[in-house]
Amino acid sequence: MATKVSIPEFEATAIDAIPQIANTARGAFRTHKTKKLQWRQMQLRKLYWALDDYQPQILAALKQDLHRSDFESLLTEVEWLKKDCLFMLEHLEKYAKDEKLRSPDVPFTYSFMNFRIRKEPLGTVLIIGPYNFPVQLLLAPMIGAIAAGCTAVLKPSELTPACAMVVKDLVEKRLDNTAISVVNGGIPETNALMNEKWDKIFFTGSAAVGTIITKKAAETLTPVVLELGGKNPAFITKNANLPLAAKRLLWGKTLNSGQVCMSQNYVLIDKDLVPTFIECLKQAYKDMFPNGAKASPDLARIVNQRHFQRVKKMLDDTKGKIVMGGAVDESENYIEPTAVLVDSVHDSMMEEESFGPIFSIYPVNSLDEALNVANLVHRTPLSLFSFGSKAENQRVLNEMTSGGATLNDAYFHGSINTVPFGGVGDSGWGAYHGKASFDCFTHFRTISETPLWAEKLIAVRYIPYDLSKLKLLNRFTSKKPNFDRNGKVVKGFGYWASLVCGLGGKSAKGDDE
Ligand SMILES: NC(=O)C1=CN([C@@H]2O[C@H](COP(=O)(O)OP(=O)(O)OC[C@H]3O[C@@H](n4cnc5c(N)ncnc54)[C@H](O)[C@@H]3O)[C@@H](O)[C@H]2O)C=CC1
Ligand SMILES: CC1=C(/C=C/C(C)=C/C=C/C(C)=C/C=C/C=C(C)/C=C/C=C(C)/C=C/C=C(\C)C(=O)O)C(C)(C)CCC1
Repeated sequence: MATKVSIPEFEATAIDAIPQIANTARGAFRTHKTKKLQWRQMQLRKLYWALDDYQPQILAALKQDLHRSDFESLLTEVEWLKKDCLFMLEHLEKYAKDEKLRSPDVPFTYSFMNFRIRKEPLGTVLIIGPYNFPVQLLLAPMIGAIAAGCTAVLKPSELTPACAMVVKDLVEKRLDNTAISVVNGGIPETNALMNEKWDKIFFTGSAAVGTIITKKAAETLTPVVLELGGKNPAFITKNANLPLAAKRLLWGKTLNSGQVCMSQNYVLIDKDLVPTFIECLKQAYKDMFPNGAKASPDLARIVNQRHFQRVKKMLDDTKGKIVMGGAVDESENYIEPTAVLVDSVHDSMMEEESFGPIFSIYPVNSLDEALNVANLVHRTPLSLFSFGSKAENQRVLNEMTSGGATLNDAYFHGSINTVPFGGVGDSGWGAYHGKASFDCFTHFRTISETPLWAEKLIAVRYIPYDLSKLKLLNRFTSKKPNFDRNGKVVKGFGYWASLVCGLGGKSAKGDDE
């Protein structure tokens, strides 16, 4: 792990080179080579070994950019992506195969038309990444794009410059550069990329920039996947295991120093539990950081001064009481894992997205109140967490939506890479991971094939029309409802007899029949 590596200084891609980069990727798609399963498999295999070989550079870059521990970098980036490659390679043939459409999707009477779904790559896609998991959140969508047979241009975050340079080197040296390339830079380079025509844009980042990207994409009707943030609530009721809830939620705010878009922003807790919960949090903190968080070699730092100041401002502006942590050190962008007890939804700790190691605790009188507050703060967060009885957890799921949810833990729904992950409403559009990554870059093209011999059978459609023939056709192709005009399900002998005889149930018959 301690291999010495040298990472080149960050260098932005020349703006005037960007149209040609996009053009090359579009040209590669037009050769149709990326549609071949063999090309996709080869790229994924090469990526797997590239990740293995570049592990020292990736770990060093993450240390340089985010002060990340090797443990976290391996768990959430290198090993994560290698698993992604293997999972996709294992299932790719199955995903890419034409899907035959049968009854009930295609009525039996049309079965001779060989309805099927062909999985077509969308084309040339742009993938824009954020800074918090700078390798994973760029290459995981790329794995989906390659698997689907697309060509792609990647734009890493300029806030993690070492990672951006390592990813560029890896892609350029190990993958097919006519089809996959990396543009480095910030706003001007992203704007130049946005001036090109893409078949899909996959954006991970803030809602503000997501809005800019979506507006620009709308000009050319380019579909966009948005993986955005959210103000994610955690619910704790009297039926929760408090020590476990505290420990697991603290984990959610220590991984990558809480720079995790799906981690909790605030905890809604039964007011009687507050003192014990705070004690449990303090105990969990002591267990994780016996010498204090700052001395821990495992805690990442905030990515830069700007984000340090943003998180610090939330603490400076709060009217609440710091009940755990609270220390900051600007010289190393350090913010201690911090919990703040608040009493207003208008507190800075409730209104801003933390995206750091800090969160608030908001006491409530009941689960009713907790659900009201959560729906008021953010109706469609990226995730939510519920620590209660089975019935209470179910109620939280029923009465509040979110991109994903974890019961009795912090973001476990997003901690395995094979199940769909994405937001809802203003926390994101679209999903990826596992099969969803393949689907995300695939056009599901329905194809039917009318046999020449069937001409007589289907001649009913031609002018001049004949209503009696339509009635006959309907008898073969239309189903009768199993419900009456009051919405009541009609079962029993009368219903089945009506179906068999093709006359329709008495109570379900239409007026005009
Ligand atoms: N849902 C998800 O999977 C994730 C969401 N996020 C969200 O991302 C945010 C933090 O990430 P950041 O890197 O700060 O996001 P950001 O939105 O500032 O930047 C994301 C990307 O957009 C580019 N960009 C920035 N400003 C731009 C502009 N004006 N025009 C065009 N491009 C621009 C950046 O170069 C970067 O590549 C948080 O809000 C977090 O919740 C972060 C990680 C995962
Ligand atoms: C191995 C055996 C067993 C099972 C052991 C188990 C189940 C171990 C569990 C380990 C845990 C808790 C691992 C935690 C992993 C966390 C991960 C990978 C977190 C990832 C976070 C990411 C990628 C964050 C992304 C952030 C994003 C997208 C964002 O900002 O939005 C048995 C069953 C015990 C049997 C023996 C063997």
